[in-house]
Amino acid sequence: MSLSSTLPSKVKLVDVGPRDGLQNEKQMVPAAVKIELVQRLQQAGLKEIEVTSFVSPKWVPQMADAAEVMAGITRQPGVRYSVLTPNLKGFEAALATRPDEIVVFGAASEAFSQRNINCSIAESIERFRPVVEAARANGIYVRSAISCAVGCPYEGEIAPERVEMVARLMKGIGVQHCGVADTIGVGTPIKVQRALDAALRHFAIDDISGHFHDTYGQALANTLASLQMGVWQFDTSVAGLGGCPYAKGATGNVSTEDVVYLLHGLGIETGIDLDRLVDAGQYVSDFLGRKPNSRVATALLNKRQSAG
Ligand SMILES: CC(C)(COP(=O)([O-])OP(=O)([O-])OC[C@H]1O[C@@H](n2cnc3c(N)ncnc32)[C@H](O)[C@@H]1OP(=O)([O-])[O-])[C@@H](O)C(=O)NCCC(=O)NCCSC(=O)C[C@@](C)(O)CC(=O)[O-]
Repeated sequence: MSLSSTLPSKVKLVDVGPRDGLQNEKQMVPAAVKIELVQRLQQAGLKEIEVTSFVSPKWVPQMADAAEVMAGITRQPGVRYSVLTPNLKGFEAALATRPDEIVVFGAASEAFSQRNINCSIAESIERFRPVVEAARANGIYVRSAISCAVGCPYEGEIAPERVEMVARLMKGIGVQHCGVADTIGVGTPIKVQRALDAALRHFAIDDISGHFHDTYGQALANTLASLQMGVWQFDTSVAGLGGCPYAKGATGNVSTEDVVYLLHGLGIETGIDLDRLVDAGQYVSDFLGRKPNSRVATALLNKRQSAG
């Protein structure tokens, strides 16, 4: 049996560049640049964009302009805009900006939960409970992210049972979608498949996504391993931007450009125009004063340059 006959025929990518990608940048990125990035991503064909997060500006100063960014984007029909909300305060501020989706973000590691959101896993679930209720009462779809699903910067390797437990708790409070996140990019295909399997005990395959950082260069292999399980939704970040302020040493998310190239090469539909995506990545990379962190973007930009 050929590989392609066993894979999903289409894939949805959520570009998390404006949020996960930029949250860790030291230099403040003006709201106008974030808004333009969202615009370019939707012009490239992205159908879901994680725009920003409504978190404490003392914890993540780069996201302090969340409301301004949400107010500034030009919404396109068929595109969904999501935001992170760690608690009711964040949700209430987000609600006024009309997100299509919110993300509650927990962790499979106690130590990471404490460092990232200042509470235990059990406390985080109790914080999320009223957020999920309020979101669903307002017709807003609720995604979750389970950070450190294979490894943690403070606790080391994480057992799939931890992922299973957090997925069960998330499901129990009414979360609709489970994002399995390799926050520090230590996963390899079998470990990632085990983490996904653990989440699949509580969420259907259509309600699961993979979120892979590329610290050890494994993210594309992990994406392929997930596709082989039938997972068809992934978070990716244009130009490979990213890194979590509470996961030191972890590099960016897998670049959207690299994943799109992989998917198109496998004959999988994404609806994304790779050339326009590369332009979007170059736009934000120029602002940040560096080259895109994407092998595919680099190759295509070099090709353009040599073609004159
Ligand atoms: C969760 C909290 C707020 C708890 O932080 P806390 O200090 O425990 O919260 P608190 O309730 O005690 O409030 C303390 C202060 O923060 C304010 N505050 C409280 N909540 C908010 C809010 N929502 N928006 C704005 N302000 C807020 C609150 O009003 C108060 O202000 P003060 O009276 O001192 O002036 C904090 O820990 C926080 O903001 N953490 C966010 C950390 C973060 O954003 N991390 C990155 C995102 S996760 C990630 O990147 C991983 C992911 C999702 O991509 C997947 C992966 O790869 O793993």
